Amino acid sequence: MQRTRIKFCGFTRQADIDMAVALGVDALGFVMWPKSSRSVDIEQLAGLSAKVPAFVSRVGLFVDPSAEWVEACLPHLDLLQFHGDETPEFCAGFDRPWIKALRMRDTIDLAFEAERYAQSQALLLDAYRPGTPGGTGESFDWSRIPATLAKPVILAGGLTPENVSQAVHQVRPYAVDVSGGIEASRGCKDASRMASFVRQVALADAR
Ligand SMILES: O=C(O)c1ccccc1N[C@@H]1O[C@H](COP(=O)(O)O)[C@@H](O)[C@H]1O
Repeated sequence: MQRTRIKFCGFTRQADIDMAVALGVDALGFVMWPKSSRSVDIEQLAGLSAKVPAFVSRVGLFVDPSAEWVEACLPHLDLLQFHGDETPEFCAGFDRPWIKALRMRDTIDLAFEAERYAQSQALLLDAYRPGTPGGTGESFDWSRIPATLAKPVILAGGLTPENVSQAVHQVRPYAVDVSGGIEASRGCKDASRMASFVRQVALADAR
């Protein structure tokens, strides 16, 4: 049996981070894509990430960034998450481990993508909505995920305390990633939904 890792994404407030850490969440995501209403600037990133304790990963989320922007954020991050059309060469060009987010459009060939992004630590699978790079709050048909893939799967897209137990039971991903499903409003987390999400993942793991 393997414990399903949990990443909560889109933090903008210290109190929400404190709660996530207390709940035992494995990774905290900071949206470094300025067009998102959940984004933080580099001063906020520095302040928030400095208080994250040991053994909790600080993940920076990027959408087709410049190399200079990633480099500027790097001192405050443990892992990079790329959500745009970044090439494998670009993703691998920084001194950090990284994961590649893939949106589940009808034509996607996951075996091919797993080979293409072989240097990634994992593939994050998200719902596809044309013109939006992610964070839509929408889920996709989990049965489209092959039972075996060359890279660990991080399941994302429309996960909530209400559906995550079924998602974990069905997909058995390496990790789950959630943003909107644990929010009270855009960028502000809901403490009871965070706690409920963590509980539901643990229950699914024990099933
Ligand atoms: O959250 C954002 O604003 C965002 C913007 C651009 C790309 C990805 C974004 N979020 C990530 O999308 C998935 C799914 O989010 P949700 O749970 O459906 O709201 C997740 O990895 C977020 O971190």
